[in-house]
Amino acid sequence: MKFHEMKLDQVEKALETDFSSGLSQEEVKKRVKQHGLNELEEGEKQSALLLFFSQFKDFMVLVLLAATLISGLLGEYIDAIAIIAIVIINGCLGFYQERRAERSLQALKELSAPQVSVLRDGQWIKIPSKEIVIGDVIKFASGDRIGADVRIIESKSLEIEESALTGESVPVAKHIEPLSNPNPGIGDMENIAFMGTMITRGSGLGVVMATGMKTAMGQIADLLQNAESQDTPLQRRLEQLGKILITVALLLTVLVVIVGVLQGHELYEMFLAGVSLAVAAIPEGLPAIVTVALSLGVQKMIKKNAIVRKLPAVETLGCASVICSDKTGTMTQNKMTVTHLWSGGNTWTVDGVGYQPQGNFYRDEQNVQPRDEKSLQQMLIFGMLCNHSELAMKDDDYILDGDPTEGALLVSAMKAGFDRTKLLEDFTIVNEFPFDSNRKMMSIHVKDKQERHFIVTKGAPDVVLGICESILWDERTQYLSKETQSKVQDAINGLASQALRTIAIAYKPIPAGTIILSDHEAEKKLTFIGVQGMIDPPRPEVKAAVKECKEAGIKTVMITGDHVITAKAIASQLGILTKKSKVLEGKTLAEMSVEELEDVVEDVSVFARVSPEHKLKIVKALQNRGHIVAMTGDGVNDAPAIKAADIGVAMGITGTDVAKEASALVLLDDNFATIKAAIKEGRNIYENIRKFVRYLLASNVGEILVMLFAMLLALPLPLVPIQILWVNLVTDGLPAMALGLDQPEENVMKRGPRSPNEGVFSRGLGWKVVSRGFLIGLVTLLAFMIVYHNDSSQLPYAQTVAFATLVMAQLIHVFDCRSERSVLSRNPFGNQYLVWAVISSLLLMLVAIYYPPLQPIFHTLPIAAKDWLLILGLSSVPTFLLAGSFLLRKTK
Ligand SMILES: Nc1ncnc2c1ncn2[C@@H]1O[C@H](COP(=O)(O)OP(=O)(O)OP(=O)(O)O)[C@@H](O)[C@H]1O
Ligand SMILES: [Ca+2]
Repeated sequence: MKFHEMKLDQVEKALETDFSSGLSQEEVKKRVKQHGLNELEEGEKQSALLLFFSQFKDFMVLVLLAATLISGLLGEYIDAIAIIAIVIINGCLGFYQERRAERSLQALKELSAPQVSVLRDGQWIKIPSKEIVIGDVIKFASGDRIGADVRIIESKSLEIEESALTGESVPVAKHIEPLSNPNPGIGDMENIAFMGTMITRGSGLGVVMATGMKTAMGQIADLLQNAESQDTPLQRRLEQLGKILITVALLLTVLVVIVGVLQGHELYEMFLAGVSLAVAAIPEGLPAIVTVALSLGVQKMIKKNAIVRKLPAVETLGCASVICSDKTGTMTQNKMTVTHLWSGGNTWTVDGVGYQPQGNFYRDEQNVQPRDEKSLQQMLIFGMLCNHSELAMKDDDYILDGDPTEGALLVSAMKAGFDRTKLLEDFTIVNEFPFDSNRKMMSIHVKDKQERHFIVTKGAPDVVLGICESILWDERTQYLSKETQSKVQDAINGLASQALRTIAIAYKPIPAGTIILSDHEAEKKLTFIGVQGMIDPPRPEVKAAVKECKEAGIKTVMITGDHVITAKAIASQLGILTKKSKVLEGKTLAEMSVEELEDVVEDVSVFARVSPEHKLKIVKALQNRGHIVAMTGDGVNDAPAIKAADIGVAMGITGTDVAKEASALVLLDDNFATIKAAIKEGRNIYENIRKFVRYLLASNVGEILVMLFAMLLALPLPLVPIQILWVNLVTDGLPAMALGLDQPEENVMKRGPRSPNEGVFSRGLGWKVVSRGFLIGLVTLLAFMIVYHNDSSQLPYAQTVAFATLVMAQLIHVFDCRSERSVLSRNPFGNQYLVWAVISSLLLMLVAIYYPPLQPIFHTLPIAAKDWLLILGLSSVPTFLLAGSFLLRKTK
């Protein structure tokens, strides 16, 4: 017999598990050994060896190796060996960096891998989905993606969308009864939930019957999606730029070689110089360094609780001009405490701290016994029954497991001395219609000991009021007149204007034996009992974050399912709602077209009582106005908006798998301030990439120009090929990487977002590259000429001086690259990575000059002290000349 044909007790036996306590840890260990981890085999990963060799497959490196071979054949063994050594050192550096980048991206994937609630040793715990074993009892709810193939053992309005397996996108209702058909198709297995399928509604429990490659998903290996390309726009732009630069560099190199030969240099000498120069001039490694910088940035973001799921988002973050954020839990703490209760014209207050279930009730500031107040008592009991949250003790502190809104209702009832376990002796829950953000309510069907049946509904008061036809007033059920309705409405608004979140309780008796199948049928013609109002304090850091965003040209928009007045009150406290901005209600939003919304959207900073579906409209309207939109969400219905946003943001704690899958960024702490931190980091990463692009390109321009000028002036080669290679492949690299790790300038969050269409060379970068590069070339040539002019018999000495000047000029210039403004505007030693990188590069240069065994290889001679003055003087010119001009401009 197969699992879908078995009754539940048979399934339990067959899988050797226990539905009430799950598997034990020892048993789990055994089963992992037996069946392996719950993983689908992925395609081949690139091996380390392959990655290592790929460092050498660059076209220019191959040319270089060919050139080496030629020089080797011509008997220039030392050159040949040295060049190969340099190429290998360069390859190792590249290998190390890329491998690190790859590892961190891999780790990232694991961090955002789905977690599953599983019952082990009688406790519900969260584990990564790959640790599930056969026989595990797992819990799932709307928005989860199922982690293995399971036989369903409990279903509350459970519906699952199985398009990943069947292609059918209409959700299938699932139940626990055995099927009679021994061989149903996948789409007909109504008591099985398959790996990779998604819960669209309800919740349930299941027992794992297959894992990993044994699951239905594992058997259709084709379905495993290939990872989409993760190149960022900047990476693509740099790749294009690289192609242009290659052409330009090659042309210039050919020019240098031709002029050199015409001026009487030997062809062989010019050939090797030309190849070295080409290697030097072409920023082939740039895209790789960019990847490394992006992955380092991603790691920094993780430390700030933001996980980037799509690499291009790192860049887009820097362009964000609007953040649309949920209120509850993102801007507020999601630690709710009931403080006010209202029923039939009476208002009670409760005191107490957090989730501690102790507190007193007051009416008109008089202490009262809640058990003497009938309607209050009713509201508390029903609030406790319509509730899934659990309160537990941990280290003398109460912690809540479940929805905080329900937690508040649980605690308010406990303060009145009610106990759920005891209540459940008197009441039996027959059926449940779970909460969803569209209906904004949930209901249960209960019966008491006398076999009286009720529907109890709790939800947003304005919505619940709309489906009530009577109300409990003065302990009697009365017709809900227009007049009474407006009294209730006033009471609700009164609570909401104190920034309280409100939940209404209503009920209706139903005849015993009625079976109510749909929420629609249950949630009508109810009797309104009352409202509980709870505080949900804003997160302390949000106000400052909103302000910082404003200064950075980023608008914050609150989108909430909560009541308009509550939303308004909190938005004003946080500085989101100002005198100029407006509030738009979900009802109005629903009737507007995207075009109509576009006309007003710039002025709206709070959307209240909205359904998740409306979020998409908001994203579209903002995008049509030219905004780059970050949009948060957590539920299944949020996924389309998250996907459509330029930066989709999902909640790490409360977010569903579906929302996370759609997102580009996951907030580990569900905190609005984390979005701000990520944007800041995103801006910084982009600026840092600009910094080293600027540094490397200016260096290259300098190198080409010094050779070109020398050839045009009929001078000997100012740099020996091996020196050019040493500069480019070794001493340049470390400072460039360190720039990638630079701290943000103080003004990153004081200026507007950058345009996403901005080119690599915008904002003066092109000019900076050319001007600094030109000057670096010029001073290197000058140093060479001055020394060569003094004693033209000592060509290698003049070349050594030129080599030192070039390196020094670059190592000074690297500090200039830290700022958009001037080298003088920042503390040059602020970036300690850079300080160490510059020191190492300096040592690498000194070793090449002063270490006797290396001197013949690098064609160097020890430089005399007096010439260092010349070198230092000249090499600081490119940076300080222009810094000086900047100062002049500023003082004018
Ligand atoms: N567990 C629940 N049971 C019954 N009603 C609920 C529950 N949770 C929320 N509500 C009601 O439904 C309304 C909408 O909830 P929803 O989850 O869509 O948004 P929210 O939590 O208020 O705010 P946000 O959209 O900022 O997260 C709430 O304002 C509340 O009145
Ligand atoms: Ca170079």
